[in-house]
Amino acid sequence: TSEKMSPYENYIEAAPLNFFLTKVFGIPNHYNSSLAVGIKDILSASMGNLISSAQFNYMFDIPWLVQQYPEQFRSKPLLIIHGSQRADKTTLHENAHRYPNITLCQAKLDIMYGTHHSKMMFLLYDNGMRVVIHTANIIHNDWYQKTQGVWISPLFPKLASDQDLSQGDSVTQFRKDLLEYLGAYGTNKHLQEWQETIRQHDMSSAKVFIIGSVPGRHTGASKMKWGHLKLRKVLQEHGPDGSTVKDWPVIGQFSSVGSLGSGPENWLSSEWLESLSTVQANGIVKLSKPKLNLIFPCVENVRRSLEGYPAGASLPYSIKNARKQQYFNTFLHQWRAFSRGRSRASPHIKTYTRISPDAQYLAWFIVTSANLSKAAWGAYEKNNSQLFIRSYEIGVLFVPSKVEENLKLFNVQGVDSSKDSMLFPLPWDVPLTSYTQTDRPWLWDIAYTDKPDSQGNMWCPS
Ligand SMILES: CC(C)c1cccc2c(O)c(C(=O)O)cnc12
Repeated sequence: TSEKMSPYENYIEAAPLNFFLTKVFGIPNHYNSSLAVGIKDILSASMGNLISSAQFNYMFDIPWLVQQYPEQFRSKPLLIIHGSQRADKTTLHENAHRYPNITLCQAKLDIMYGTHHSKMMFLLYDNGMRVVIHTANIIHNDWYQKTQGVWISPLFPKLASDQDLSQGDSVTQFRKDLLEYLGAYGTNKHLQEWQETIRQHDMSSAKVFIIGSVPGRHTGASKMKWGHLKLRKVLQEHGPDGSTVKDWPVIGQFSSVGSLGSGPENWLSSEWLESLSTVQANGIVKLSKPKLNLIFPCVENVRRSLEGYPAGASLPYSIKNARKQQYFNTFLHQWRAFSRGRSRASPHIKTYTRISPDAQYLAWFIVTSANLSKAAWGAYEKNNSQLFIRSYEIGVLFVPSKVEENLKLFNVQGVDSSKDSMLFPLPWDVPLTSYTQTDRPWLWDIAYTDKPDSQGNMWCPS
Protein backbone atom coordinates (compact mmCIF):
# COMPACT_ATOMS: atom_id res chain seq x y z
CA THR A 1 0.00 0.00 0.00
CA SER A 2 1.17 3.51 -0.52
CA GLU A 3 0.61 4.48 3.11
CA LYS A 4 2.37 7.75 3.85
CA MET A 5 5.77 7.17 5.44
CA SER A 6 6.28 9.91 8.01
CA PRO A 7 9.78 11.23 7.43
CA TYR A 8 12.19 10.00 10.04
CA GLU A 9 12.79 13.33 11.78
CA ASN A 10 9.06 13.92 12.22
CA TYR A 11 8.54 11.40 14.93
CA ILE A 12 11.71 9.75 16.17
CA GLU A 13 13.91 12.52 17.52
CA ALA A 14 10.86 14.61 18.41
CA ALA A 15 9.86 12.04 21.02
CA PRO A 16 12.26 12.47 23.95
CA LEU A 17 11.20 9.13 25.41
CA ASN A 18 11.29 7.19 22.13
CA PHE A 19 8.11 5.41 23.30
CA PHE A 20 5.54 4.84 20.53
CA LEU A 21 2.33 2.96 19.92
CA THR A 22 1.81 1.05 16.70
CA LYS A 23 -0.33 2.61 13.99
CA VAL A 24 -3.92 1.33 14.02
CA PHE A 25 -5.90 0.84 10.80
CA GLY A 26 -9.39 2.38 11.03
CA ILE A 27 -8.95 5.20 13.56
CA PRO A 28 -8.71 8.95 12.75
CA ASN A 29 -5.33 9.72 11.23
CA HIS A 30 -4.58 12.22 14.02
CA TYR A 31 -3.96 9.30 16.40
CA ASN A 32 -1.55 7.67 13.97
CA SER A 33 0.53 10.72 13.15
CA SER A 34 2.37 11.55 16.35
CA LEU A 35 3.97 9.03 18.68
CA ALA A 36 2.78 6.18 16.43
CA VAL A 37 4.84 3.98 14.13
CA GLY A 38 4.14 1.05 11.82
CA ILE A 39 6.58 -1.77 11.16
CA LYS A 40 7.37 -0.28 7.72
CA ASP A 41 8.32 3.02 9.42
CA ILE A 42 10.69 1.18 11.77
CA LEU A 43 12.35 -0.70 8.90
CA SER A 44 12.28 2.25 6.47
CA ALA A 45 15.38 3.65 4.82
CA SER A 46 14.72 6.97 6.59
CA MET A 47 15.85 5.25 9.81
CA GLY A 48 19.19 4.30 8.28
CA ASN A 49 20.76 2.39 5.41
CA LEU A 50 20.30 -1.18 6.62
CA ILE A 51 23.20 -3.63 6.41
CA SER A 52 21.70 -6.49 8.47
CA SER A 53 19.08 -7.09 11.15
CA ALA A 54 17.91 -9.53 13.79
CA GLN A 55 14.32 -10.21 14.84
CA PHE A 56 13.59 -11.78 18.25
CA ASN A 57 9.98 -12.90 18.62
CA TYR A 58 7.42 -15.57 19.40
CA MET A 59 5.24 -15.78 16.26
CA PHE A 60 6.64 -15.19 12.76
CA ASP A 61 5.00 -14.89 9.34
CA ILE A 62 8.26 -14.87 7.41
CA PRO A 63 6.96 -13.95 3.92
CA TRP A 64 4.98 -11.10 5.52
CA LEU A 65 8.08 -9.96 7.47
CA VAL A 66 10.21 -9.80 4.31
CA GLN A 67 7.55 -7.62 2.69
CA GLN A 68 7.76 -5.11 5.57
CA TYR A 69 11.38 -4.28 4.71
CA PRO A 70 11.94 -1.77 1.88
CA GLU A 71 12.57 -3.65 -1.36
CA GLN A 72 16.27 -2.72 -1.35
CA PHE A 73 16.78 -4.28 2.11
CA ARG A 74 14.94 -7.59 1.53
CA SER A 75 18.07 -9.54 0.70
CA LYS A 76 20.17 -8.22 3.62
CA PRO A 77 21.23 -10.80 6.24
CA LEU A 78 18.37 -11.39 8.69
CA LEU A 79 18.72 -13.49 11.85
CA ILE A 80 15.47 -14.80 13.33
CA ILE A 81 15.59 -15.80 17.00
CA HIS A 82 12.61 -17.94 17.98
CA GLY A 83 11.58 -20.54 20.54
CA SER A 84 9.70 -22.89 18.21
CA GLN A 85 10.17 -26.60 18.65
CA ARG A 86 9.06 -29.78 16.83
CA ALA A 87 6.38 -29.17 14.17
CA ASP A 88 6.37 -25.36 14.65
CA LYS A 89 10.13 -25.34 14.13
CA THR A 90 9.79 -27.43 10.97
CA THR A 91 7.15 -25.04 9.62
CA LEU A 92 9.38 -22.04 10.37
CA HIS A 93 12.29 -23.63 8.50
CA GLU A 94 10.05 -24.48 5.54
CA ASN A 95 8.91 -20.84 5.36
CA ALA A 96 12.44 -19.47 5.71
CA HIS A 97 14.08 -21.91 3.34
CA ARG A 98 13.50 -19.91 0.17
CA TYR A 99 15.24 -16.81 1.61
CA PRO A 100 19.02 -17.41 1.43
CA ASN A 101 19.65 -14.31 3.58
CA ILE A 102 17.57 -15.60 6.50
CA THR A 103 19.18 -17.62 9.30
CA LEU A 104 17.14 -19.19 12.10
CA CYS A 105 18.34 -19.44 15.70
CA GLN A 106 16.36 -21.50 18.19
CA ALA A 107 16.51 -20.18 21.75
CA LYS A 108 16.97 -23.04 24.19
CA LEU A 109 13.80 -23.74 26.17
CA ASP A 110 14.55 -26.62 28.50
CA ILE A 111 11.91 -25.67 31.05
CA MET A 112 8.32 -26.86 30.59
CA TYR A 113 5.75 -24.25 29.45
CA GLY A 114 8.51 -21.69 28.84
CA THR A 115 8.18 -19.57 25.69
CA HIS A 116 10.41 -17.16 23.79
CA HIS A 117 8.18 -14.12 24.27
CA SER A 118 10.86 -11.42 23.84
CA LYS A 119 10.17 -9.02 20.97
CA MET A 120 13.24 -7.08 19.85
CA MET A 121 14.95 -5.87 16.66
CA PHE A 122 18.63 -5.17 16.04
CA LEU A 123 19.04 -2.88 13.04
CA LEU A 124 22.63 -2.42 11.82
CA TYR A 125 23.15 0.51 9.43
CA ASP A 126 26.20 1.87 7.65
CA ASN A 127 26.34 4.70 10.23
CA GLY A 128 25.46 2.94 13.49
CA MET A 129 22.74 0.68 14.89
CA ARG A 130 19.38 0.78 16.66
CA VAL A 131 17.71 -1.52 19.15
CA VAL A 132 13.90 -1.76 19.11
CA ILE A 133 12.08 -3.40 22.03
CA HIS A 134 8.35 -3.91 21.52
CA THR A 135 5.26 -6.05 22.14
CA ALA A 136 4.02 -7.21 18.70
CA ASN A 137 4.43 -10.59 17.04
CA ILE A 138 5.79 -10.65 13.49
CA ILE A 139 2.38 -11.28 11.97
CA HIS A 140 0.01 -8.91 10.13
CA ASN A 141 -2.74 -8.98 12.79
CA ASP A 142 -0.43 -7.76 15.56
CA TRP A 143 0.39 -4.57 13.60
CA TYR A 144 -3.12 -3.91 12.21
CA GLN A 145 -5.81 -3.05 14.78
CA LYS A 146 -4.26 -3.64 18.20
CA THR A 147 -2.63 -1.38 20.77
CA GLN A 148 1.07 -2.31 20.89
CA GLY A 149 4.08 -0.57 22.43
CA VAL A 150 7.41 0.17 20.76
CA TRP A 151 10.63 1.66 22.18
CA ILE A 152 13.03 2.73 19.44
CA SER A 153 16.57 3.49 20.58
CA PRO A 154 18.43 6.58 19.42
CA LEU A 155 20.94 5.89 16.65
CA PHE A 156 23.93 4.35 18.42
CA PRO A 157 27.12 5.37 16.60
CA LYS A 158 29.90 2.88 15.95
CA LEU A 159 32.87 3.32 18.28
CA ALA A 160 36.07 4.41 16.57
CA SER A 161 38.25 1.34 16.17
CA ASP A 162 40.92 2.78 18.47
CA GLN A 163 38.32 3.71 21.10
CA ASP A 164 38.41 1.56 24.20
CA LEU A 165 35.47 -0.83 23.92
CA SER A 166 34.69 -0.32 27.61
CA GLN A 167 33.43 3.14 26.57
CA GLY A 168 29.96 3.55 25.24
CA ASP A 169 27.65 2.46 27.99
CA SER A 170 24.87 4.56 29.51
CA VAL A 171 23.80 5.73 32.94
CA THR A 172 21.44 2.75 32.95
CA GLN A 173 24.11 0.18 31.91
CA PHE A 174 21.89 -0.53 28.89
CA ARG A 175 24.65 -2.16 26.78
CA LYS A 176 25.99 -4.27 29.65
CA ASP A 177 22.52 -5.58 30.50
CA LEU A 178 21.69 -6.20 26.83
CA LEU A 179 24.88 -8.23 26.41
CA GLU A 180 24.14 -10.15 29.61
CA TYR A 181 20.64 -10.95 28.31
CA LEU A 182 22.08 -12.18 25.00
CA GLY A 183 24.67 -14.22 26.90
CA ALA A 184 21.86 -16.24 28.43
CA TYR A 185 21.03 -17.71 24.98
CA GLY A 186 24.25 -19.68 25.13
CA THR A 187 26.71 -20.18 22.30
CA ASN A 188 25.22 -19.42 18.91
CA LYS A 189 27.66 -18.15 16.29
CA HIS A 190 25.24 -15.63 14.77
CA LEU A 191 24.12 -14.28 18.16
CA GLN A 192 27.76 -14.01 19.23
CA GLU A 193 28.45 -11.93 16.11
CA TRP A 194 25.62 -9.59 17.15
CA GLN A 195 27.10 -9.38 20.67
CA GLU A 196 30.40 -8.31 19.13
CA THR A 197 28.59 -5.75 16.95
CA ILE A 198 26.83 -4.37 20.04
CA ARG A 199 30.15 -4.13 21.88
CA GLN A 200 31.43 -1.98 18.98
CA HIS A 201 28.66 0.60 19.33
CA ASP A 202 28.36 3.57 21.69
CA MET A 203 25.07 3.13 23.58
CA SER A 204 25.66 5.94 26.06
CA SER A 205 22.52 7.72 24.82
CA ALA A 206 20.20 4.93 26.04
CA LYS A 207 18.11 6.36 28.89
CA VAL A 208 16.15 3.20 29.78
CA PHE A 209 16.91 0.19 31.96
CA ILE A 210 16.54 -3.28 30.48
CA ILE A 211 14.22 -5.58 32.44
CA GLY A 212 14.72 -9.04 31.00
CA SER A 213 13.73 -12.59 31.93
CA VAL A 214 15.57 -15.74 30.93
CA PRO A 215 14.51 -19.31 31.77
CA GLY A 216 16.18 -20.84 34.80
CA ARG A 217 16.37 -21.21 38.54
CA HIS A 218 18.41 -18.11 39.36
CA THR A 219 20.32 -18.02 42.64
CA GLY A 220 23.08 -16.03 44.32
CA ALA A 221 24.33 -13.06 42.32
CA SER A 222 22.08 -14.05 39.40
CA LYS A 223 18.91 -13.95 41.48
CA MET A 224 18.48 -10.15 41.05
CA LYS A 225 19.45 -10.10 37.36
CA TRP A 226 16.08 -11.09 35.93
CA GLY A 227 12.33 -10.74 36.18
CA HIS A 228 10.67 -8.93 39.04
CA LEU A 229 13.83 -9.05 41.18
CA LYS A 230 15.76 -7.06 38.52
CA LEU A 231 13.01 -4.46 38.77
CA ARG A 232 13.28 -4.59 42.57
CA LYS A 233 17.06 -4.05 42.40
CA VAL A 234 16.79 -1.13 39.94
CA LEU A 235 14.07 0.53 42.03
CA GLN A 236 16.11 0.04 45.24
CA GLU A 237 18.96 1.97 43.64
CA HIS A 238 17.19 4.39 41.28
CA GLY A 239 13.52 4.28 42.25
CA PRO A 240 11.32 6.95 43.78
CA ASP A 241 11.76 8.30 47.27
CA GLY A 242 9.57 6.39 49.73
CA SER A 243 7.99 9.53 51.14
CA THR A 244 7.07 10.79 47.64
CA VAL A 245 5.19 7.68 46.55
CA LYS A 246 3.71 6.58 49.87
CA ASP A 247 0.24 5.21 49.06
CA TRP A 248 0.72 5.65 45.29
CA PRO A 249 -1.01 2.74 43.51
CA VAL A 250 0.76 0.29 41.22
CA ILE A 251 -0.91 -0.37 37.85
CA GLY A 252 -0.39 -3.49 35.77
CA GLN A 253 -1.78 -3.75 32.22
CA PHE A 254 -1.37 -6.95 30.17
CA SER A 255 -2.92 -9.19 27.51
CA SER A 256 -2.73 -12.55 29.28
CA VAL A 257 -2.85 -13.95 32.79
CA GLY A 258 -1.19 -17.04 34.21
CA SER A 259 -2.09 -19.21 37.16
CA LEU A 260 -1.40 -16.83 40.05
CA GLY A 261 -2.20 -19.11 42.96
CA SER A 262 -5.30 -19.64 45.09
CA GLY A 263 -5.02 -16.25 46.81
CA PRO A 264 -3.32 -12.88 46.35
CA GLU A 265 -0.83 -13.69 49.08
CA ASN A 266 0.57 -16.62 47.06
CA TRP A 267 2.41 -14.33 44.62
CA LEU A 268 0.46 -11.37 43.18
CA SER A 269 0.19 -9.19 46.30
CA SER A 270 3.27 -10.61 47.98
CA GLU A 271 6.53 -11.05 46.06
CA TRP A 272 5.35 -9.52 42.76
CA LEU A 273 3.70 -6.39 44.24
CA GLU A 274 6.58 -6.04 46.71
CA SER A 275 8.97 -5.70 43.76
CA LEU A 276 6.77 -3.20 41.93
CA SER A 277 6.33 -1.11 45.06
CA THR A 278 10.04 -1.00 45.88
CA VAL A 279 11.35 2.48 46.70
CA GLN A 280 14.86 3.86 46.97
CA ALA A 281 16.47 2.02 49.84
CA ASN A 282 17.39 4.64 52.42
CA GLY A 283 16.71 2.67 55.51
CA ILE A 284 13.33 4.12 56.40
CA VAL A 285 10.80 1.70 57.80
CA LYS A 286 8.90 -0.64 55.50
CA LEU A 287 6.09 1.25 53.82
CA SER A 288 2.56 -0.06 53.72
CA LYS A 289 1.88 -2.07 50.58
CA PRO A 290 0.21 0.12 47.92
CA LYS A 291 -3.09 -0.53 46.18
CA LEU A 292 -2.81 -2.70 43.07
CA ASN A 293 -4.93 -1.82 40.03
CA LEU A 294 -4.99 -4.14 37.02
CA ILE A 295 -6.16 -3.45 33.46
CA PHE A 296 -7.42 -6.39 31.40
CA PRO A 297 -10.18 -6.24 28.76
CA CYS A 298 -13.67 -7.31 29.80
CA VAL A 299 -15.87 -9.25 27.35
CA GLU A 300 -17.60 -6.02 26.27
CA ASN A 301 -14.22 -4.34 25.51
CA VAL A 302 -13.42 -7.27 23.18
CA ARG A 303 -16.92 -7.48 21.68
CA ARG A 304 -16.90 -3.78 20.75
CA SER A 305 -13.28 -3.77 19.51
CA LEU A 306 -12.36 -3.07 15.87
CA GLU A 307 -11.58 -6.78 15.40
CA GLY A 308 -14.58 -7.99 17.41
CA TYR A 309 -14.37 -11.26 19.38
CA PRO A 310 -11.37 -12.45 17.26
CA ALA A 311 -9.29 -9.86 19.18
CA GLY A 312 -9.70 -12.33 22.01
CA ALA A 313 -7.62 -14.89 20.15
CA SER A 314 -4.66 -12.82 21.35
CA LEU A 315 -5.96 -12.55 24.90
CA PRO A 316 -5.37 -16.15 26.00
CA TYR A 317 -6.81 -16.08 29.55
CA SER A 318 -8.26 -19.56 30.11
CA ILE A 319 -11.37 -20.56 32.06
CA LYS A 320 -9.18 -23.18 33.78
CA ASN A 321 -6.98 -20.47 35.34
CA ALA A 322 -9.81 -17.99 35.88
CA ARG A 323 -11.85 -20.53 37.85
CA LYS A 324 -8.99 -20.97 40.32
CA GLN A 325 -8.47 -17.25 41.01
CA GLN A 326 -11.77 -15.37 41.28
CA TYR A 327 -9.99 -12.90 43.65
CA PHE A 328 -8.11 -11.65 40.57
CA ASN A 329 -11.35 -10.07 39.27
CA THR A 330 -11.48 -7.68 42.23
CA PHE A 331 -8.38 -5.87 40.89
CA LEU A 332 -9.66 -5.47 37.32
CA HIS A 333 -10.35 -2.35 35.25
CA GLN A 334 -11.48 -2.00 31.66
CA TRP A 335 -9.31 -1.32 28.63
CA ARG A 336 -9.93 2.35 27.76
CA ALA A 337 -7.64 4.48 25.58
CA PHE A 338 -9.84 7.30 24.37
CA SER A 339 -6.89 9.72 24.82
CA ARG A 340 -4.91 7.77 22.20
CA GLY A 341 -7.90 6.95 19.95
CA ARG A 342 -7.43 3.28 20.85
CA SER A 343 -10.35 2.25 23.08
CA ARG A 344 -11.37 -0.15 20.31
CA ALA A 345 -7.81 -1.25 19.45
CA SER A 346 -7.57 -4.35 21.62
CA PRO A 347 -4.45 -4.29 23.86
CA HIS A 348 -1.52 -6.57 23.17
CA ILE A 349 0.84 -4.10 24.82
CA LYS A 350 1.99 -4.83 28.38
CA THR A 351 2.74 -1.90 30.69
CA TYR A 352 3.42 -1.45 34.41
CA THR A 353 3.71 1.79 36.34
CA ARG A 354 3.42 3.55 39.70
CA ILE A 355 1.02 6.50 39.54
CA SER A 356 -0.03 9.29 41.93
CA PRO A 357 -3.54 9.00 43.41
CA ASP A 358 -4.66 12.02 41.36
CA ALA A 359 -3.21 10.34 38.24
CA GLN A 360 -1.08 13.40 37.53
CA TYR A 361 2.37 11.84 37.99
CA LEU A 362 4.28 8.62 37.26
CA ALA A 363 7.23 7.48 39.36
CA TRP A 364 8.39 5.01 36.67
CA PHE A 365 6.98 3.13 33.65
CA ILE A 366 7.68 -0.21 31.98
CA VAL A 367 6.71 -1.44 28.51
CA THR A 368 7.55 -5.15 28.11
CA SER A 369 6.66 -8.48 26.53
CA ALA A 370 5.90 -9.84 30.03
CA ASN A 371 2.28 -10.67 30.85
CA LEU A 372 1.00 -11.12 34.41
CA SER A 373 2.43 -14.56 35.09
CA LYS A 374 5.01 -16.31 37.25
CA ALA A 375 6.46 -17.79 34.06
CA ALA A 376 7.34 -14.28 32.85
CA TRP A 377 8.25 -12.41 36.06
CA GLY A 378 9.55 -15.36 38.11
CA ALA A 379 8.51 -16.88 41.40
CA TYR A 380 10.54 -17.50 44.53
CA GLU A 381 11.51 -21.05 45.37
CA LYS A 382 13.42 -22.71 48.21
CA ASN A 383 12.62 -20.14 50.84
CA ASN A 384 13.25 -17.16 48.54
CA SER A 385 16.77 -18.38 47.75
CA GLN A 386 16.05 -18.76 44.04
CA LEU A 387 13.86 -17.16 41.37
CA PHE A 388 12.25 -19.62 38.96
CA ILE A 389 11.55 -18.15 35.49
CA ARG A 390 10.18 -20.19 32.57
CA SER A 391 10.22 -17.75 29.63
CA TYR A 392 12.37 -15.24 27.78
CA GLU A 393 10.95 -11.71 28.17
CA ILE A 394 12.38 -8.25 27.58
CA GLY A 395 11.14 -4.75 28.38
CA VAL A 396 12.41 -1.25 29.11
CA LEU A 397 11.98 0.73 32.33
CA PHE A 398 11.74 4.54 32.21
CA VAL A 399 13.00 6.26 35.40
CA PRO A 400 12.63 10.09 35.41
CA SER A 401 16.09 10.80 36.85
CA LYS A 402 17.74 8.74 34.11
CA VAL A 403 15.78 10.42 31.33
CA GLU A 404 16.73 13.87 32.58
CA GLU A 405 19.11 14.51 35.44
CA ASN A 406 16.93 16.49 37.87
CA LEU A 407 13.60 15.05 36.79
CA LYS A 408 11.86 13.34 39.70
CA LEU A 409 8.52 12.42 38.13
CA PHE A 410 6.80 12.14 34.75
CA ASN A 411 3.72 14.24 34.10
CA VAL A 412 0.66 12.43 32.87
CA GLN A 413 -1.92 14.96 31.74
CA GLY A 414 -1.54 18.64 31.07
CA VAL A 415 1.75 20.29 31.89
CA ASP A 416 2.59 21.05 35.47
CA SER A 417 4.40 24.35 35.02
CA SER A 418 5.33 24.45 38.69
CA LYS A 419 7.92 21.70 38.23
CA ASP A 420 10.36 21.03 35.43
CA SER A 421 8.29 18.17 34.14
CA MET A 422 8.17 15.82 31.19
CA LEU A 423 4.90 14.60 29.75
CA PHE A 424 4.73 10.79 29.54
CA PRO A 425 2.51 9.51 26.70
CA LEU A 426 0.36 6.97 28.60
CA PRO A 427 -1.15 4.36 26.28
CA TRP A 428 -4.38 4.09 28.28
CA ASP A 429 -6.78 6.47 30.05
CA VAL A 430 -6.62 7.70 33.62
CA PRO A 431 -8.52 7.63 35.90
CA LEU A 432 -9.13 3.92 35.38
CA THR A 433 -12.61 2.58 34.53
CA SER A 434 -13.89 -0.21 36.79
CA TYR A 435 -15.72 -3.23 35.50
CA THR A 436 -19.52 -2.87 35.81
CA GLN A 437 -21.43 -5.35 37.96
CA THR A 438 -22.11 -7.49 34.89
CA ASP A 439 -18.65 -7.20 33.29
CA ARG A 440 -16.49 -10.33 33.25
CA PRO A 441 -12.84 -10.65 32.25
CA TRP A 442 -12.39 -11.91 28.68
CA LEU A 443 -11.78 -15.66 28.65
CA TRP A 444 -10.70 -17.01 25.29
CA ASP A 445 -11.94 -20.58 25.60
CA ILE A 446 -15.64 -20.12 26.33
CA ALA A 447 -18.48 -19.15 23.95
CA TYR A 448 -20.13 -15.72 23.74
CA THR A 449 -23.44 -15.99 21.89
CA ASP A 450 -25.67 -13.44 23.66
CA LYS A 451 -24.60 -10.41 21.60
CA PRO A 452 -22.84 -10.18 18.23
CA ASP A 453 -19.50 -8.37 18.06
CA SER A 454 -18.62 -5.26 16.03
CA GLN A 455 -18.40 -7.48 12.95
CA GLY A 456 -21.80 -9.12 13.61
CA ASN A 457 -20.31 -12.44 14.71
CA MET A 458 -20.51 -14.62 17.81
CA TRP A 459 -17.57 -16.39 19.50
CA CYS A 460 -17.73 -20.18 19.57
CA PRO A 461 -14.26 -21.58 20.30
CA SER A 462 -13.94 -25.29 19.51
C1 LIG B 1 -1.27 -19.27 24.65
C2 LIG B 1 -0.39 -18.91 23.49
C3 LIG B 1 -0.30 -20.00 22.45
C4 LIG B 1 -0.82 -17.61 22.84
C5 LIG B 1 -2.09 -17.46 22.32
C6 LIG B 1 -2.48 -16.24 21.74
C7 LIG B 1 -1.59 -15.18 21.65
C8 LIG B 1 -0.28 -15.32 22.16
C9 LIG B 1 0.67 -14.27 22.09
O1 LIG B 1 0.32 -13.07 21.54
C10 LIG B 1 1.94 -14.47 22.58
C11 LIG B 1 2.97 -13.40 22.46
O2 LIG B 1 2.66 -12.28 22.01
O3 LIG B 1 4.13 -13.65 22.82
C12 LIG B 1 2.26 -15.68 23.17
N1 LIG B 1 1.37 -16.69 23.26
C13 LIG B 1 0.12 -16.54 22.76
